[in-house]
Amino acid sequence: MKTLMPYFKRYRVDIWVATIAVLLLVFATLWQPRLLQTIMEAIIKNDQATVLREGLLLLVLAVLGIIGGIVNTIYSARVALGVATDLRADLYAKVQSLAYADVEKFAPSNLVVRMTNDINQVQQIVMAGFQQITRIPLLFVGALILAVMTMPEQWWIIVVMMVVIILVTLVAVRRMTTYFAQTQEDIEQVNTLARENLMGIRVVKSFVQEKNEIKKFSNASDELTNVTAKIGYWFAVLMPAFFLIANVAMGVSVYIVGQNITTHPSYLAAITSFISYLMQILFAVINGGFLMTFASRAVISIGRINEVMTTTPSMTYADGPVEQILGDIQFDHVTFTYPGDDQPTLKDVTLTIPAGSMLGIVGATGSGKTTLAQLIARLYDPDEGRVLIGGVDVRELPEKTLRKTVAYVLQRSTLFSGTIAENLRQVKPDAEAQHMAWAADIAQAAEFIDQLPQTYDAPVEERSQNFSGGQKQRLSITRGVIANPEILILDDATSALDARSEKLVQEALDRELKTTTTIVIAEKIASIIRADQIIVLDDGQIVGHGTHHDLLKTSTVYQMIYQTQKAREEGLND
Ligand SMILES: Nc1ncnc2c1ncn2[C@@H]1O[C@H](COP(=O)(O)OP(=O)(O)OP(=O)(O)O)[C@@H](O)[C@H]1O
Repeated sequence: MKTLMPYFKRYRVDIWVATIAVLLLVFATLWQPRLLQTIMEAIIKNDQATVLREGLLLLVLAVLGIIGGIVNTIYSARVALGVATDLRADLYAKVQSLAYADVEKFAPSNLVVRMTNDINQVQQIVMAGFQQITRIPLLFVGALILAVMTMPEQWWIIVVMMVVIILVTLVAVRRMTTYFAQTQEDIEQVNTLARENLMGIRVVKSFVQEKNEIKKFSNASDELTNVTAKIGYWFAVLMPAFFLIANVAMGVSVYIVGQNITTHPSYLAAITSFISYLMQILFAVINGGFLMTFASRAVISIGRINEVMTTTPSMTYADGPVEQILGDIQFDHVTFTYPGDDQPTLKDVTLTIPAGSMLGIVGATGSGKTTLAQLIARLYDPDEGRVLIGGVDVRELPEKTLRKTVAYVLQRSTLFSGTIAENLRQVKPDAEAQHMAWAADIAQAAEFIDQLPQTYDAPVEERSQNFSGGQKQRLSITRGVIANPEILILDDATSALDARSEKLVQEALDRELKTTTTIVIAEKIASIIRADQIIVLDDGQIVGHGTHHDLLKTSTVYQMIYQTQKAREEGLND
């Protein structure tokens, strides 16, 4: 609740209107049986004038009640929608402020459920809350007092009915709370499976894995259905149970009145009013039960939202203006272990990369090449040692300075849905046509962008599926170079390019980004052969260092990689 309080403040006026409307509704609801009783007494006494007067009043009250109900629903919905929208925006902003490692720890699909399903739960409870939170206790207490006032000798029927109903409700709520928690977990599981399957649909299809995937998905989906069905069963049993209890209570009171009707004829009018109040008490309890189950579900959701909101980003940035810094990089005895791993992925790496030079990184899969690059972009911080850019520890650089200085192009490039121009403007907001053309020329992307009917305004669909692997990589390189960064990291970023295009990209980079420090991670030695220095990584350590020619003499690992690739190429040429 503490989490939601600040959000309610913004909707003070709407909350007041909703509350006043509910008071009107409660007043009208409680007064109607009283009026009905007066009318019935007047009918018995054949007092037409009273029947007419009180009948009109009853009509007015009914209309007021309806107006109160409608206004309350509209304003409760306004508060609920507003709170949910604001909370979603803040949660999204919070997720953006988290470090890469924090997002990985939560898992992206889990965060998606929190931003959608959990926020919906909050919206529902806020809506139900403003409709019911004042209505239930007022109706309950009001109807109870008026029922006792109407037939004081039958107070015990109400007490017995209440005790039984409350006991049944408590048992149901306890069971359902466990099922609600389970539902959230199952929704997450279904989401994760659906996301993985759809993102990897090509792999699924090419390995004819549809049946396995369907089985995995239906298992998770069945689990969710089972839990949801259990909640449904409880609701299905609860309603008839409540009505059975109320009907028994009414039956008993009618029986007692029937026994005494000859001595107390006024009981005939009173019993209708009494039964109405009994029903109002019952509805107050039923709604209270619903509100409690909703609330127990929402409490779990609020807890999950709060968990994200109160996460302190594991990485903070120094304050300060955006600065122009040099692109020289230093690794000073850097050791790094992934969160949760017990073995370091990088071990005591020391390396100097002068500004404007090119570094090539080779090594077996899993040797730590990407990890090393990620430390330059400060996606993670080292456990020991320092990474310096322009002589400054990256931990002391303002985020904007770092992002402006380092451009990181990945093998599996992520382009955002929108247009090509919008993707490029994410990196350089003031990018004009000539800047885009310049960058696209370097990345050898201009040739296909110019063929598109809308050129740079061509749409990029979700997951950029309207472009081929090679086109996606070229667009990513375009985005990487457009702001002319001091440091450019190409992490296997040309793997989908043919040899000719890759060579043209390399030549353009040398020609156009002369002062940029370029770090190229590549499987193929041909991609880094011209680098000023090359490092060979093995199990997180630098096991070879020098130019291509140095390494051919000094590094057995490098020689092996080179010979294998050469033999493969010769084999292909034969
Ligand atoms: N987010 C992560 N959490 C835990 N371990 C990770 C994570 N990312 C990578 N690793 C592990 O760290 C090691 C190095 O991974 P890294 O991606 O740096 O290797 P790489 O040399 O770039 O491999 P490749 O050539 O296959 O891309 C691997 O053993 C990998 O399993």
